[in-house]
Amino acid sequence: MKFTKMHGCGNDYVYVNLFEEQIEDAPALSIRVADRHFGIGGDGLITIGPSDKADFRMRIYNADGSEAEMCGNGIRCVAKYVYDHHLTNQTTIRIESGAGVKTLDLTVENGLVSRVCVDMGEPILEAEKIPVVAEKSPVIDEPITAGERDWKMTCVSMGNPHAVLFVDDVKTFDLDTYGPLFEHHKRFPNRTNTEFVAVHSRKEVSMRVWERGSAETWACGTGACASVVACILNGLTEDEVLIHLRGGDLTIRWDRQSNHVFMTGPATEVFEGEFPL
Ligand SMILES: N[C@@H](CCC[C@H](N)C(=O)O)C(=O)O
Repeated sequence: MKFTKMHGCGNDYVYVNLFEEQIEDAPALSIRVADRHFGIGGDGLITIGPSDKADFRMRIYNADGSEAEMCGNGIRCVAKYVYDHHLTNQTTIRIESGAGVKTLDLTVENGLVSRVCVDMGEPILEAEKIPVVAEKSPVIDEPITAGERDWKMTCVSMGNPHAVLFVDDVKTFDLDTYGPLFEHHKRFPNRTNTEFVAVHSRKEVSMRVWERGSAETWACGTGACASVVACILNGLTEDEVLIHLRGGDLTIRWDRQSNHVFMTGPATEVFEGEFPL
């Protein structure tokens, strides 16, 4: 099977072009290819194929084989893949995901895509749609206990579930201890992605993420969007924020007129190869 290894801010996936390749069991394949010792190495698997609703369709599988609805860093890489590999010559494209059809604007430099702006759509704040078990909806600055510690969380779905917690310092934060406790907390029936965010100013924050199904990743696009929405809902930042992730920076803007969140950032191809099925 031919594959392409790509990343957005260090959030790396194995990409397979379903116009050329066939996959029988994508969840099992994701577990195999994601393995950083015995596989290709990555945070999971993303397939690129035809769509009857948009120009292309992507599907995202986490490192544990679970299928997610959406991947913000992944969708930018899919856009780069289809343009750079001549599956389209359009610089505005529409990609179907499990969270609906997204529109993407591509920046092309020297014939290759360097940056992508994605219209990520409207954030979902209703507790039961995220889903999160809560007494009040929306869930903004609501108490939760995890690891014998009391926290305040804000919950947002960008098509996939996110819990956002504010911390003083992301670098020293004990993500390996607390990340799994939130992912498997009984208040998240579909598990959750969890973002730990430090606010530096009204325009700049840092975030580390524990992803559902993939543990710590170096960036999460949907998580960055959810984090900025949470910052704004808590009155901590303006509507456009530069967010520093472990593997790079994203600019997130919540356009309050349309209620859509826009994510802008890089997409990078690392190498191509063949993997025995
Ligand atoms: N890294 C992604 C999100 C991937 C899916 C997530 N782990 C989930 O299960 O919802 C991103 O960039 O958004």
